[in-house]
Amino acid sequence: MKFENVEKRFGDNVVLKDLNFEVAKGDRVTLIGPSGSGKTTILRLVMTLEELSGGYIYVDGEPLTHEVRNGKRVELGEKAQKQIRKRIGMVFQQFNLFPNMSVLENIIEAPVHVLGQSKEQATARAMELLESVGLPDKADAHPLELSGGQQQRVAIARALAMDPEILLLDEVTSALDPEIVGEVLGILRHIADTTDITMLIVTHEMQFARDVSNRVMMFDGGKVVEEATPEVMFTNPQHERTQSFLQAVLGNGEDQTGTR
Ligand SMILES: Nc1ncnc2c1ncn2[C@@H]1O[C@H](COP(=O)(O)OP(=O)(O)OP(=O)(O)O)[C@@H](O)[C@H]1O
Repeated sequence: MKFENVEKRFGDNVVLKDLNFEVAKGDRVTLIGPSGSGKTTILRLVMTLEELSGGYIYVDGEPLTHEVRNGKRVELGEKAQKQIRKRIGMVFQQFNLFPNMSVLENIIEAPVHVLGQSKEQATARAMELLESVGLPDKADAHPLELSGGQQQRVAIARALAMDPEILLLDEVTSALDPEIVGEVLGILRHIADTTDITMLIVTHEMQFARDVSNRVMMFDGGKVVEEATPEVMFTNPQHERTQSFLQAVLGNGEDQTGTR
């Protein structure tokens, strides 16, 4: 995945400007930075939930939404966009399950309607995934009958049911009670350990970032101000903005990085 001269504005508010970076297959990249620095916007752009104001995002060398031919902007056809989009999965802070569908229906919806799997095939895979997230007996439950942690585990299973090449994780534990954060992060760690899915992660859980990612990018003012391995970023950040951000996040006396 490649970001080339990416710009995103909301009205006069320039959130991302001239953003350039590449994410190799299998990379696990954590985005950190102060509130409002555009981390969620980056994930939403990749998911095509937001439109680019300028520049390009490429997935496997293919433009996500449009290309420029002979100096003119040409939108990708709907079919081509769908082809790319179905390779990307996202898990949101607020779960975003369909409340009127059962857990099983939530998981098989896209495999059946987007990938064209048979209901039997999709159901068999969904049951495997429910097993792997520790919820084999909840297939017929409705999301609102489940705890937040259980709903988030269903959301993870739903994303995996599409066999995504890229998984976007947006503050997936922020809406959860502290005692169940660990179980959800444990499942994501397992996915990171056992698959080669490329991950873009926005999280305040620095220990999780340290365990799972191989790269950490610090955003500020719409740009990447520093990039490093988690070991370096959390122990020896170079940029003054990174230092003050990490001090604010980690300066509560608790060691979230496992470095002290
Ligand atoms: N739909 C929208 N309409 C207008 N402004 C928006 C919209 N979405 C995001 N913004 C603005 O874009 C900026 C970046 O927001 P974004 O949510 O990407 O930041 P963030 O780094 O993820 O912050 P946080 O850590 O608080 O989630 C903010 O100034 C926000 O107000």
